[in-house]
Amino acid sequence: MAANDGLAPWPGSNGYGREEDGMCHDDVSTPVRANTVDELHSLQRKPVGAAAASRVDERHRQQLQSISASLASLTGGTGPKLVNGDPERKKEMVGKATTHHHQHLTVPTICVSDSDLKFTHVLYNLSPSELYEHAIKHEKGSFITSSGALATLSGAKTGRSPRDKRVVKDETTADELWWGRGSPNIEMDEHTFLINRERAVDYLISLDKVFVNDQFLNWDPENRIKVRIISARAYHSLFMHNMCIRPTHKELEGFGEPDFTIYNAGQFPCNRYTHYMTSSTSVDLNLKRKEMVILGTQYAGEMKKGLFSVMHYLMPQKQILSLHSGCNMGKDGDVALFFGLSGTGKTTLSTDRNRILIGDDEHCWSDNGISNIEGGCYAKCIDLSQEKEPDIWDAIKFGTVLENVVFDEHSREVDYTEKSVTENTRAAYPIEYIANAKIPCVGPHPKNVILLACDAFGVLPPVSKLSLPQTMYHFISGYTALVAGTEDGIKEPQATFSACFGAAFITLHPTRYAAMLADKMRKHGATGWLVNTGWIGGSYGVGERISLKYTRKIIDAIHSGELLNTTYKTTGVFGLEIPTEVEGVPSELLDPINTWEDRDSYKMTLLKLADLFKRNFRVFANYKIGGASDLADEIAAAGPNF
Ligand SMILES: Nc1ncnc2c1ncn2[C@@H]1O[C@H](COP(=O)(O)OP(=O)(O)OP(=O)(O)O)[C@@H](O)[C@H]1O
Ligand SMILES: O=C([O-])CC(=O)C(=O)O
Ligand SMILES: [Ca+2]
Ligand SMILES: [Mn+2]
Repeated sequence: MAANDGLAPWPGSNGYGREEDGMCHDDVSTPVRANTVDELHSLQRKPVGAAAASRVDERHRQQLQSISASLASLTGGTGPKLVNGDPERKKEMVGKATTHHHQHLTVPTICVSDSDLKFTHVLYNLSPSELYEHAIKHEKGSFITSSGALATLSGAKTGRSPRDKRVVKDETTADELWWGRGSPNIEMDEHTFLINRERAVDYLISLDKVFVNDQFLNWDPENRIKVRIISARAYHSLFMHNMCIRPTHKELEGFGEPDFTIYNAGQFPCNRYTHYMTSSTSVDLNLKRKEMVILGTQYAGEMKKGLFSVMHYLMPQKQILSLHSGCNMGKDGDVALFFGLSGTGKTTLSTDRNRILIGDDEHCWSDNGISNIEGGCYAKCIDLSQEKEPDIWDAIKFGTVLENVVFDEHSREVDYTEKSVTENTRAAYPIEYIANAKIPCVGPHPKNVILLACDAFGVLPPVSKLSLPQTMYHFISGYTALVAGTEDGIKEPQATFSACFGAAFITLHPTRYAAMLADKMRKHGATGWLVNTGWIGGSYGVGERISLKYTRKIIDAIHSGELLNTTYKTTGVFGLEIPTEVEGVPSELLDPINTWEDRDSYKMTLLKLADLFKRNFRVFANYKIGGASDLADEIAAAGPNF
């Protein structure tokens, strides 16, 4: 066969491999320096030098010791035998000189049970690439989508389980925490906590391998905490890798002992014969032991929000306010907070092309300003579109965890409109995946405090300017209304009131947070706003959700200061100040009464909602907000009047 036979060279070949003699040679490059396939494979991974290796060995030994202590049985006293590294790579390593990847930790113990005899492999702070491989190899339902994200399933639970979340009531927490009606803190005793802890620990060390993440929370260096997450799934490890702050190599070397530890045994149920248990799920917080145990739910949001509860306890002790809010900053340094219950727009509206993102969900407000608690964002994906939410769309790439989405089996193209697994589809990505994120995620004191409500009754105005007492009233109320159920047919909106826009996560009485917010807003001259991202032109079923385009225009006008200097009128019942004009928004939309065809029905619905507000606020009416009783009276008077 001649070289100039007119045929194109084979793909990947330059044609030079073909020689005049008509013989076909594989190639002409130098052969690989390996005699066996195993040797060839070992060339792929960069070896650690001998000096570095002994340093690494020593560090690994210390880490294993610390992790073994974390996983210690409280009845047995000593921790499990641990090995660093992937159990599957152990075989490859045998016979190799560099065995430091498999540093052992043998706890000196007299073996009394079979579990004392075995080793558990520890996969410590793995990279996203490594976690992808573990997930794809070992976790059913893990796939790489066409944009590179890791699609995964969270199992039977696709949202949090607030009714199964318990907090240990002991000498300190009994007086300090908010207990009783309306409180998210369902009590359990220390003994029951320890039973569940033992169950989780026994489950985890019975496995061949566990994942351990050592990371930080809070970008304010003076007030950050060290967290350790021990879990059984690569999905959970990658989720927390994305959501917590990722330590640098140097920070990890000096990490030491964690301030708080999560034992996530989510695949394993709790024992329903255990006192207090009402289902097979239990999420247990022990503030004294600084530990959280998860049994019977694999929904990763439990870990993120569990740690948020911890911050809601720790930060107020230092006069720092913890907030369920998004936060962004303009080019001139003007900071805005976005409060709101789930699905009202914190993530969507804080992620803004024209502004710098500080964080989408959890923040601290200290005397130094604002700091994000997390290192990542957790965006809702239902009906996500590239056109409407380009920055979130672009963040869904390699490294991002995509929970419970549906995709094309072949192309792996995600269909974001699909709700067949759940409506609560989510993407968790590191905050750097948003192009204009502020790193470190801190900013000055806020200028605007935006309260978001998705009002499916359609009676709250798209935007109102609030007085300080009104801001406090609406902050304590924490209102939103969603539509229950996804079946066809008209459904009644369901009003939800959740104190501080996050009653599921606060640990102290709501008025404690409200008092701090009032102080800080007054001190720093922040303006409060109420923005309805829900229905206009009628309630759910008649009207429609206000377009994101208009909401963004409203938010732009708040940021720019345009809305501070415009004309206002006051609405009846709620007494809200509403602007008569906002650039880019049809003026008739600004007063809901204009958009309802049936005015009587509008008035009836308005009164119905006002009544729900009133009834919800009764519980708080007798509380003095931060000692300032004048403010307490003003706040109580800032609600609806009818
Ligand atoms: N006018 C609007 N304003 C804001 N969001 C809108 C609007 N219309 C539709 N949406 C949709 O509503 C959802 C808002 O969800 P988002 O993720 O921002 O909630 P969140 O407040 O961050 O909740 P969570 O605390 O659960 O994360 C998004 O899916 C967004 O596309
Ligand atoms: O915590 C979650 O699962 C999602 C979330 O952000 C919220 O509900 O506020
Ligand atoms: Ca969010
Ligand atoms: Mn949230």
